[in-house]
Amino acid sequence: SITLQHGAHRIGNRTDAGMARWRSLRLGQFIHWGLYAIPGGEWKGKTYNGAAEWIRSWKEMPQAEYDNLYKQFNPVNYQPEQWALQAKNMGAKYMIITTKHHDGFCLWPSKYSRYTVASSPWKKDIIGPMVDAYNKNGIDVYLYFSIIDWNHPDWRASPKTPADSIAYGRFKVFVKNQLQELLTKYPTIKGFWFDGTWDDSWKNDGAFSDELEQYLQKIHPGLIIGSRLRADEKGARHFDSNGRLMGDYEQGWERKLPEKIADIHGNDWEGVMTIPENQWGYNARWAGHIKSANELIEMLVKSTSLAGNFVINFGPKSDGTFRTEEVQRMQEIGQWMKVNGAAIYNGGYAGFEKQDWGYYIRKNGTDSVFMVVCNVPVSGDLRVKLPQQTTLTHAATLENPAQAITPEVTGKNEYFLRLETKNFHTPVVILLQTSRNTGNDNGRFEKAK
Ligand SMILES: Cc1ccc([C@@H]2N[C@@H](C)[C@@H](O)[C@H]2O)cc1
Repeated sequence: SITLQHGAHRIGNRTDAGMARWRSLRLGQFIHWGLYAIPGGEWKGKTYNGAAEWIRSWKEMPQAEYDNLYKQFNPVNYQPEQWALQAKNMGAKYMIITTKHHDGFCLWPSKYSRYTVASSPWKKDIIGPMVDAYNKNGIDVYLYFSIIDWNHPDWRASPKTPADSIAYGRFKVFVKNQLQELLTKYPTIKGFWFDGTWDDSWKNDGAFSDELEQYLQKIHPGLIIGSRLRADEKGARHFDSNGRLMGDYEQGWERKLPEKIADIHGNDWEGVMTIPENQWGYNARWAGHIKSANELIEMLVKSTSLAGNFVINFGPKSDGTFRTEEVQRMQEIGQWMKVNGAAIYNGGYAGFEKQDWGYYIRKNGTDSVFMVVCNVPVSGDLRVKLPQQTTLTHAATLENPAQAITPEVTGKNEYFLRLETKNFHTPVVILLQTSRNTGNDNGRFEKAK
């Protein structure tokens, strides 16, 4: 390995209580809300085919017209308590809110910018009441912050001239000031979710991103910050030039998930997912494949089974309400989580051989392993192959009342479980009690016929 000043400063996952809490939460809610919700993917009768929150970059959108949308920002139906309650009912344990997206519009009254809610008809702080409402409902809050700021005169994607470098130097001070301001105004937040860090200006200044992260940790020890913030002095991002993760968890899983445990290289990680194929901000027209609650539940289960967190994104409308499809997803997911949340919260990698019927999730630190069945085989036989020296001592469904299951034992640490019902509408969860180093199941279950 090479010597790095601004590479990873820690090898391996964080072991403190704050990170253990993050790891136990598993299900998060992402909210993308800002001026882009006003056009909602359309402008003057034309449809923008990109992601709605990127409409400012569309050639059909005059940038000055977009930048003046703040004069229309007035979410009269914004009710943060209602937002927090519906997130709680969905079973989300943390929430990530866009304080400032790439367009530079601030949802809090920053004293370092005039391009904020304070200049809008709404006038009031959006972020504060939201943090309070979510915290009151037992939900941790993380602040999304875009380094890219298309509105700020000193932002540079790649400084070319000495004048550019001076301007960008001012911009870095502005970024540091805004982040310090956010930590001071909202001291209960648990971390930042950085984005917009792919441009040369940022990539080629690993020292600044390293110093910035340390500055933030000094103000608020224990902040949780993913791998998207930093670059090392060679311009490497997420993983430094020695392949070490920079940040507290791998933050590259955006609209995609790891397939197998080897893909996560033992790192904490988080996947963030849109319900449509690729829309983060509100888009009036949801085209393409819209994920069902069952698809989203399976992604959550898959993420948990691979020891990662899963965050589902919602894009509220400009008036502060949520579209019907998003309310429906939160309700359906919440109904499943009410019955099966025990398999998700504090869940992690089980270490069992994956089977086609679905996923194993181990309750962290225990011999309790959940089977989440997503695909019932036509045979109806759910195969369970346990590692050597591990035996199955009990099996029952998680529903209420629990349906005990007597597995068929083949004797080679292999069992077949059958469920009474075969018509499922959502994934079914079976709780397995296992024991290790016992060698045999002491005749608990009848031998295979
Ligand atoms: C190429 C690209 C740039 C930025 C993004 C932003 N990251 C997501 C979390 C959203 O904020 C999206 O606008 C997505 C794709």
